Amino acid sequence: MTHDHTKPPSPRTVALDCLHAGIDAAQPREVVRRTLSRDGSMLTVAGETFDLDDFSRVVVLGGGNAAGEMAASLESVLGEHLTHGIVVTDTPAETTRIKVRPGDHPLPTERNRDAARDILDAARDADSETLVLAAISGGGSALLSAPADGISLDSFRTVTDGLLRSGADIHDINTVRRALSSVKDGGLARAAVPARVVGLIVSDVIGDDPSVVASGPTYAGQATPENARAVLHDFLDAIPEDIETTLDGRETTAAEPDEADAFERVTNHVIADNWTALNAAANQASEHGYTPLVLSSRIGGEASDVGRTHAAIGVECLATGNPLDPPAVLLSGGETTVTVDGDGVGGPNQEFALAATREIDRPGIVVAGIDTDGLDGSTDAAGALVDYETISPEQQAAARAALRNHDAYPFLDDRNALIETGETGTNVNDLRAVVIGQADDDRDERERKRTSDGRRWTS
Ligand SMILES: O=C(O)[C@H](O)CO
Repeated sequence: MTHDHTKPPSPRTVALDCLHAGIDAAQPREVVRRTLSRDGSMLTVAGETFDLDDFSRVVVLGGGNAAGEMAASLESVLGEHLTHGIVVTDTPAETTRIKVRPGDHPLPTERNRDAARDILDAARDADSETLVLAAISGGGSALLSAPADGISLDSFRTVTDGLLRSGADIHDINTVRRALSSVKDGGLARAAVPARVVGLIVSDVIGDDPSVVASGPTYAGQATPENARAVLHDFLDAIPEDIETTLDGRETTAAEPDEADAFERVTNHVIADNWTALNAAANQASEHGYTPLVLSSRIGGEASDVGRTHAAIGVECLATGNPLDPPAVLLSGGETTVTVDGDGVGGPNQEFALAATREIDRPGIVVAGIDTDGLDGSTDAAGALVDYETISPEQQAAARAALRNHDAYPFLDDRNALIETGETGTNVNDLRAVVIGQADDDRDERERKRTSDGRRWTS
């Protein structure tokens, strides 16, 4: 990125640079480089140290959007100590010893299921002298799909699709997925026992709960049929019979006492999360001469509400200098949802941006949001970037209709407002930037007065 340093870059440039900096910092190669190192046979993993000579085999298993790139990076760190591995991902990567199996996202497919079964078989093959490094990332719930005995892939897919469209958040969705799968809820680690298992987690969930990221393949015992049933009844009109029957027939899938002992040889490390992207974006903003403020990494809720709120805070900054004097960049992360009805095309970050246009009542503000995996909703766009120019006053009614019909993609595409990154090979949740350019000297006098008793207004 080269810029003319005589004047600060435009809000548009700053927004895009911040978002790209966030994605770059969360790239698995970067993350593995920062958190894993090897000196001879001594491997350090996020503070834990292993002598690889103590193990007869070192195996990499896992799944998720970032699992391919994680596998490639682990291969180069482990060198000749690596025995073999299998991961499943929708973002292929070049590897030599680890098989990277192609899979689909966000819905489970036959090839996902077949890869998950092979990964479970490889885990069962491990013994007490095996070190299993589990590469786990967002997207893993769909990619590592091994429905539990008695549940068909079709039913698992139907329920996943229904929940994804229902507005349920990822904690609720994965409460169901954990209870219906033999690889989730610690299933991968359980299969590898008595091996030493180290979960390396790139988190795309708010709060980084390891039982929620990819539904916790290496994190034991959070699933209960009661909780799963409650979510299904809350969000779906109909539940496939084989799923009802399987849940009814189960007491609980939580770890048995002897399993709890086995999990003593399992540790989990979150090696990247939403803050990885937020911090990099904030640094990028500072480098451009804009003051950064991270609002929160935990913002969820309906995407269009979040879009309007973010834009309103940006307008406040420009109008009154609160909570920050421009030039400034407000950043946030987390994961918004869309309660879909109809068959429009779009995604949460596109709805976030489109709804923001309703509040942007003046030039100088850019609002942008992306899913860091590069695929927002079920579209090929990462998200969208909007400003005052994106929608003319005459187009407001059409914009409202696009929002109402959850059809943001074509509307934003027609206005060149989509951000396209392609699949990024990582996933640390959503990243949003509200960029507020330098305030004009002729800022509205009435608004100055309105804030004249505020603590931040000094002119
Ligand atoms: O795969 C999943 O479950 C989601 O991406 C959250 O990690």
